[in-house]
Amino acid sequence: MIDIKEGRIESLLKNAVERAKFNNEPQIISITKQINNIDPLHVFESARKFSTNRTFWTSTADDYWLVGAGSVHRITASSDRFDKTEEKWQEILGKAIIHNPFDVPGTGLLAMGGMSFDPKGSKSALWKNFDESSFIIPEFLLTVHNSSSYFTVTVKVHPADEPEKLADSLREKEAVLLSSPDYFPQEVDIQSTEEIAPDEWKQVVQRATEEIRHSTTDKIVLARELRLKLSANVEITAVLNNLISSQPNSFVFAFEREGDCFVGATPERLVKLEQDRLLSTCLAGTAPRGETKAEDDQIAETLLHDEKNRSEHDFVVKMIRQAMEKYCSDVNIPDKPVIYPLRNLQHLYTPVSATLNKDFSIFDIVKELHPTPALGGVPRDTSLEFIRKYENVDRGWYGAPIGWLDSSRNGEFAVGIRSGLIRGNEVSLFAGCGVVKDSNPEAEYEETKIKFKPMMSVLGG
Ligand SMILES: C=C(O[C@H]1C=CC=C(C(=O)O)[C@@H]1O)C(=O)O
Ligand SMILES: [Mg+2]
Repeated sequence: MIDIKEGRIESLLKNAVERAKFNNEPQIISITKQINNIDPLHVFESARKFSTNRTFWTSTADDYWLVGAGSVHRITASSDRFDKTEEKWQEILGKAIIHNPFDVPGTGLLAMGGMSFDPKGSKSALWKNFDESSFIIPEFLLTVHNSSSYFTVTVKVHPADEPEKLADSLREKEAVLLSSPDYFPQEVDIQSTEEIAPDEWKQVVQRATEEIRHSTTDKIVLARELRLKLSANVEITAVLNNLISSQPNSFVFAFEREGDCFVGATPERLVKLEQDRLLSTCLAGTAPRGETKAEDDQIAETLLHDEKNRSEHDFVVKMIRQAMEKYCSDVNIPDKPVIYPLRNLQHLYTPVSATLNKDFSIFDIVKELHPTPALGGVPRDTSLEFIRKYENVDRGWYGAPIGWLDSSRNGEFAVGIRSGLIRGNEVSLFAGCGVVKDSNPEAEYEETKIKFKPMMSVLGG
């Protein structure tokens, strides 16, 4: 263990307590150190002993991992959620003591969380633990970047706290987290599967195509739900482990709220910010993978030139380009998409890079982009109206921005698709598809069926 100097934590905590006394209010302090490498999944599993609000985040194409456990502070908001969250985050940053000698994205004081797809959408009890917007500052944070591991402890100290006692209790929890769990969970079996109203859903797709032909709406993304019951409570760590090994080019994530967990492997980056360097992704238009290399190449070639899929994709590119031009300089977007291969399907993909202007934050971009036409439609307002009126799914956090941000203008948000909500032994999976004027309900139904596969297969289906 590469520890920080003996007594150093106590002295940092002591300073924080002094400041809490002086201001007569709680003081947030975060302390980061480098540690020996440890399996992030082990940390996530160990965190179960004291936290029902864990976060897991990795990009399977990069060596980048975040695990958050416990909650020092939760930033929630409903109306005006992007601006309010940004405002509250800035207020916290302005007052916090951050002891972080490392210039590594995702170390130090961090907020991780997400939001719902549409605060005005239909609500059921399903997502009751997931606020319209909810970001947690974790008590303990593991960051793995380029094969180095960092550990951040964040505490809210109060004027009456005793630094030595605090340090002891933090060390105890740290020991629990950083020791490997005695048992690594295994997947359980699916007992029953229930597709929610597939025939009605196809009728809604049909209705959407008619709406598109007869109005100024060009694209509407429609989602449906699949409910599973398992033989025992789902082991989140096992699900994550399977997603990591089976889903290349994806963000594997888990956002837990009071034990309920939103889990998935999404290929869709919304925005990545490293100081001013911004990346985004246009991902829409879908085909299955082939059985052989030749068949796969043939399907890819057809997808690249397929008019219906290209129109689904081009709506996304157009909208993201407009958004980037508003907030960024050096916007770079290729003219034509390429193929983005996943295990079960392939997408049309156009990468976006830009430089974010100094006056704007990652939340400005998230606010501008969400929902892109890959999840909402074109125009945004009329497509959302259609979804609210006809879709009949409580999307919750499905299809919405999920991610993290740190205190040094770094952060990343993905769109929460290829995902499901796990509540004990019950799972709700969600999948959607972009409906355009020449969509065929049966084909869209089949497309959503493939989109359920990544989650189905890791749940034992
Ligand atoms: C809405 C989903 O996918 C979107 C992202 C990529 C391709 C899509 C499509 O081709 O329809 C969708 O727009 C989903 O997976 O639930
Ligand atoms: Mg599609």
